[in-house]
Amino acid sequence: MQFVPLPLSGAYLVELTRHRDERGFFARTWCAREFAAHGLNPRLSQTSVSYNEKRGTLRGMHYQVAPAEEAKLVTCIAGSIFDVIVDVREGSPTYRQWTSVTLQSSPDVLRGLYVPEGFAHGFQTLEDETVILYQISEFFAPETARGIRHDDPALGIPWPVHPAIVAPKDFAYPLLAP
Ligand SMILES: Cc1cn([C@H]2C[C@H](O)[C@@H](COP(=O)(O)OP(=O)(O)O[C@H]3O[C@@H](C)C(=O)[C@@H](O)[C@H]3O)O2)c(=O)[nH]c1=O
Repeated sequence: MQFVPLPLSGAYLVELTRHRDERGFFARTWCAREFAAHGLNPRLSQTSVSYNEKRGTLRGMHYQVAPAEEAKLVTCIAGSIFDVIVDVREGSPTYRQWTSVTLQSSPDVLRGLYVPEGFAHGFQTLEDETVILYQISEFFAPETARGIRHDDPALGIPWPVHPAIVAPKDFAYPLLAP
């Protein structure tokens, strides 16, 4: 695994090492020891998957607050996504800043986005039949789940596919406080 720091402190692109042979490849998608050695949260409480039928599907922007703040590794295991995190830690020097990466599943590239605690996360699919794997430090806690609007004009995130397919509940979130 290679840990490539992103512009927002604590966030990483995790390049998964592919062991190739004539059958294809094998790659470790989580390693508590390597995470701890690089200062990432090594706790793994749950693994979840989301299947997205259509290109343009947009989920987010979601995060969890204390006492169930979560860190997670987001990996695209089929298709591809435009993946975004926003720093929602009030008082952080990068509060309200966002960054994006493209995640994809191909024989040549396999990488994950490490989303630290205190960051909202969302993505838009760039292809039909896109599958996302989450490896999450905390258990799901609906009472501490929060969200912000993916289309907050103050953030101005350039979602690439129009129109986006968005669940009504994701339109109900507030704008991020100034
Ligand atoms: C997130 C989550 C949902 N659920 C349930 C609740 C609900 O009935 C159903 C669908 O949940 P949601 O609509 O919240 O799913 P979704 O909108 O895909 O939520 C996900 O969005 C992306 C952007 C993330 O970063 C994830 O951490 C997660 O928040 O699954 C769980 O059982 N465990 C979980 O960890």
